Amino acid sequence: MARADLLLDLVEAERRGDRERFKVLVESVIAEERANQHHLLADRLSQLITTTGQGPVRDDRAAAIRDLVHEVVPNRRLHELELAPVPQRVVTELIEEQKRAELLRSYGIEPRNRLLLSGPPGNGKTSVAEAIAAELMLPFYVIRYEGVMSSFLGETAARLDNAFEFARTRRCVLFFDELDTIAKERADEHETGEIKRVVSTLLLQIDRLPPHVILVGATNHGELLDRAAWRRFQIRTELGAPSRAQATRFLERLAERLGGDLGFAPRTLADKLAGASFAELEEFALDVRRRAVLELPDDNIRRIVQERLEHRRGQAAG
Ligand SMILES: Nc1ncnc2c1ncn2[C@@H]1O[C@H](COP(=O)(O)OP(=O)(O)OP(=O)(O)O)[C@@H](O)[C@H]1O
Repeated sequence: MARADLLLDLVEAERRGDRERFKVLVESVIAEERANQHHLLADRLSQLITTTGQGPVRDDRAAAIRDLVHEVVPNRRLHELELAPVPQRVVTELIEEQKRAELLRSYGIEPRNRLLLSGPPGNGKTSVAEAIAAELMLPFYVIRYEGVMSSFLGETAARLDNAFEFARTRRCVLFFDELDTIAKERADEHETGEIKRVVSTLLLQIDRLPPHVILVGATNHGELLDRAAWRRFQIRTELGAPSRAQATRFLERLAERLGGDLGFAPRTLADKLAGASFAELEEFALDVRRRAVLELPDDNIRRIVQERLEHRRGQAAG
């Protein structure tokens, strides 16, 4: 938002006594100042809106946040990933909307900021979230469930609140892997009151999330996800196992990157490894190259691949 508009909105919110709107606007100022490396000012403003006149912010707050949110340096780029046309398009659109948020805002429209990725393990959910952070040059924060989940009644919801409060004043990508662990369907009769409270907190926080925080949720079990949580995501897309063509391209790129052949033409190997995830294909190729480098000259590589394929078949059968 342009500075003049922001100031006007701030004064207007204050005049109307709209505390919620006022806080959202100050949070966007904080995020902007942080992005401009004005950390002292950002921290001071953050303290002013998070303390409610009941005393200073506790010194151990930063340490507590570290238990809830883990910062990962985002290295993966979007062009390095092999994505089907639909996920490729929606993720590219989200990035563009965020990059050109000012233009959208000048038309009174906010960029989208809530993306749900579903699909079987090892097909790029974490990688896509990380690539979004890298493309937008934003910090990448991963929720740590071991820190958020507490056995004390009511504590999990409070910790979740804290994690969101932390993220709200930063331009960042906030990543919830295995979202279904905390956003389980509330209608499930086996679920306790506690999980219902946690899901309600999550929904409330998602609703209050400013557009400069990009929320990415990932789940292997979309069907287990609370429907209201599922609906909160403006973009929902599936990252499935690779098709034959995708697996072939991925193996071609891997062979090039690993600087050696993989025993078979990528297309043949893709057929032999049909059904494998991207992560499994990558692990297979790395394993073959590792043995090839350490053990044998390249002309015996096919034997290594055959052994590995038999081992894989044995594991699948067992
Ligand atoms: N679509 C893809 N394109 C390129 N590489 C991929 C892709 N998907 C997965 N990989 C490779 O597999 C590894 C594991 O993938 P990633 O952690 O992103 O999967 P995930 O879907 O988040 O899995 P999980 O559900 O187990 O968390 C990545 O580090 C990456 O090297």
